[in-house]
Amino acid sequence: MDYMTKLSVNINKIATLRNSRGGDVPNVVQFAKDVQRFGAEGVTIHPRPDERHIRYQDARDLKPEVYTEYNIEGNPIDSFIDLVLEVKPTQVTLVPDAIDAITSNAGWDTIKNKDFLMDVIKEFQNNGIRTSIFIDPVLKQIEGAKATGTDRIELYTEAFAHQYDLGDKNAAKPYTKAAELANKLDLGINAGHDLSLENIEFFKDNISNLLEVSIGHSLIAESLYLGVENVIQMYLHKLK
Ligand SMILES: CC(=O)[C@@H](O)[C@H](O)COP(=O)(O)O
Ligand SMILES: NCC(=O)COP(=O)(O)O
Repeated sequence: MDYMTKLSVNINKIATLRNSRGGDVPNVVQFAKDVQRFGAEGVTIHPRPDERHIRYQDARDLKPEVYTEYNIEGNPIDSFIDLVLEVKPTQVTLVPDAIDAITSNAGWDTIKNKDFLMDVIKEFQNNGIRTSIFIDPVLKQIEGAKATGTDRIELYTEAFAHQYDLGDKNAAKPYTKAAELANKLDLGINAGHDLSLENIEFFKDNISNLLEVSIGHSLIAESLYLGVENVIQMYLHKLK
């Protein structure tokens, strides 16, 4: 049976915009409330150690307002683990980010990091937090993920998005195979990175039991493009 795929909106970019001017515009908590009101089924944040967009305090402030699925992503360094255990989101997604990465650019080596991942995952699960780990669509990494005890994996979709954009009809193939194995191993499947209005339908159609996608960068850019005409008309009207 195929499951519904939940849309979790990553609001990092809203914090980036806010931080560029100081102050509190746009307000990330209000934005999270609004995307849920508009139908989003989850809110994702990815606090980075330099807090250049979402800050640790935002993660706390969002907690009482996210009544859908609250997903916190990040590299499980000590301060991140403490934050997640304090906030207790619905789900934590572990991502092996380098400290200075502009954005996430690789999945876990689940074989090399098995013991570390097992320990961290157990701690989150013991605290009632569902776990997911960010991985490339590589079969031995999916098997490795299963061995860590994680509830879910998040397929890193940057390569798919790039190939699809180039017109590659096989762009989803490694992901389809990865999902088949994950389903066989009873691992839940999430996906994210560079998913967009252009590529999301094709991706979903090729993945069996895709439980959740988290989308930020394109969704915010698309919202700007789709909203700008309306806002310019509103300004022109006020300036008449
Ligand atoms: C894991 C992942 O793909 C996303 O969380 C993405 O990395 C967003 O993070 P940035 O907003 O910092 O690019
Ligand atoms: N987990 C992926 C995510 O939250 C958003 O990634 P992107 O859409 O900003 O590339």
